[in-house]
Amino acid sequence: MNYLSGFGSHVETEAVDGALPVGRNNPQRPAFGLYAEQFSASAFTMPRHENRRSWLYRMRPTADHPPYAPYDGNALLTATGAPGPLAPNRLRWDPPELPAGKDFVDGLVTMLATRDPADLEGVAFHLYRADRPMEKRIFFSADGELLILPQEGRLHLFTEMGRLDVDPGMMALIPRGIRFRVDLPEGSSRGYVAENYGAPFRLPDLGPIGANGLANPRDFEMPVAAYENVDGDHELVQKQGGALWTATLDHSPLDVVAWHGNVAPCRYDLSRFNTMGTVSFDHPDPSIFTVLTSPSDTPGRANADFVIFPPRWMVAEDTFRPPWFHRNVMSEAMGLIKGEYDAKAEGFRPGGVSLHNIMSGHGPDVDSWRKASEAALKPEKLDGTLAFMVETCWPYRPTDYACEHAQSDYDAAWADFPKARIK
Ligand SMILES: O=C(O)Cc1cc(O)ccc1O
Ligand SMILES: [Fe+2]
Repeated sequence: MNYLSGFGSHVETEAVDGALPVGRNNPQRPAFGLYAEQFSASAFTMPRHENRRSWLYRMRPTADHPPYAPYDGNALLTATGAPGPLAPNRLRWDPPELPAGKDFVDGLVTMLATRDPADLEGVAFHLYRADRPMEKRIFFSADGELLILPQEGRLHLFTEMGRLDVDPGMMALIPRGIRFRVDLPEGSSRGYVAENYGAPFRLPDLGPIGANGLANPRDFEMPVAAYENVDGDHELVQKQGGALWTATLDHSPLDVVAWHGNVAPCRYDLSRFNTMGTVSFDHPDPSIFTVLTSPSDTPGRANADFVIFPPRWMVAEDTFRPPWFHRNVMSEAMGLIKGEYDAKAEGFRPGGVSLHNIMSGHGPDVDSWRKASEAALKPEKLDGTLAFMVETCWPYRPTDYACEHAQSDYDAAWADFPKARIK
C-alpha cells in the first residue's frame, strides 16, 4: 500500500487520472461529474500555521443523506462519565471481557471522559473489541478526533480519504468528521481509542532539543486516494453530542476519488519515535515522551498530551530510574500495548487501563520501588514494552461501566512501604 509522508503536509492524490482539478479548488464542472467539497478541520479564519482543510472530489455530495434517527446499538459509548461527586480514588482495570460478536462501532466502550464535546475541549478514553468487520456500515465522530491504538490484531481502516493498515504498536489518527469503515484482516482486534474533543493534535514544539527528534513529521503516513463505487444500502452511524445517530444511504459514502489539502487520516509506527532521556542523572518529566499534543487555551497546559513509554536505554547514575512518586495537577490515563511498565511490577496488564486523577499520589508500587532501589545501576535496555498515557488538564470521570469493572484493591499497590529511619 502506498502512503504520503509528513504530518500536516499539503499533499494531493487521485485514484483516477485527471480527477483532481489543476490550479483551483472548485471548477464550474469538476472532471467526470465529481462533486467538490471542502472539509474544514479548523475555523476558516485560523492563522495559516493552524489552518487545516482539504478538498475532496467525490461521486456524490456528503449532503445527500436522509434525516438521522437515534441509534441504539451501543449504550456503552458515551461522552461523559458517571454523574455525581468525582471520588478522588486511583483506579485500575484488567483488560475487560468486552462482549463478543461486535464490530468496531458496537464494540466501543467508554471508560473515562472529561468535559462535554459541545465545549470543544476535553478528551474521552475508550476501549474497543471487535470480531466482526463493519459490513456496509460506516462510522464517524463529530465530537472529536480519534486516536486509535490496536493492542491485539491488525486494523484495516477504509476511510473517505484512503486506506490505512494499522498494526499493534502503531497509532492511527482520524480527523473529526471523517467517515471510515473498520475491517479485521486477522478476524478480531482490540485496543484503545482516545477521542479528542479539543484542538486537533499536533506535533509538540521541540525547544532546545532542536530541529529533529521525538516523533519526526515524515514518519506520519497519510493514505493515497481510494474509493468504492458501490450502490445499495449503507448504514452511516454518527457520534454527536455523545449520542449515536443512524441514517441509511443508498450508496457507500467512501466515494472520494481524489483529494488535496493538509488534513487527512494518518498512521504512525510508534517504534519510529526518537526517544530522548537523561544521559547523566534523574528521571526526566514524561513530557519528553510526547508524540502529539492538543493545546488548551492556556499556553503549555495541554487539553490532551499523547505520551508513550517505548523501549529505551536506562543509563542514569545515582538515580531511582522508574517514575518517581508524584502528584500532578494534570490527570493521567494510561494503557499498555505490550510488556511490562517499569512503575508497576504486577497488575497493569496489556489491554488494561489505569487512572491517576488530579493531585492523586502515585508512582512505583512497592515491588517496583524495592527492585529499582536495590538495582546495580549499569546501563540497561528496557525492552519489549510499550505503554502510553493520555494526560489532560481536565479531571477524568469514570463511566458507570468503568466503575463496575475496576480492580478492587488498587490502593494495595502502595501499601506496606517501610517507614523511613528517622528517630
Ligand atoms: O504515573 C505514571 O506512571 C506516568 C509517569 C511516568 C513518568 O516517567 C513520570 C511521571 C509520570 O506521571
Ligand atoms: Fe503519573
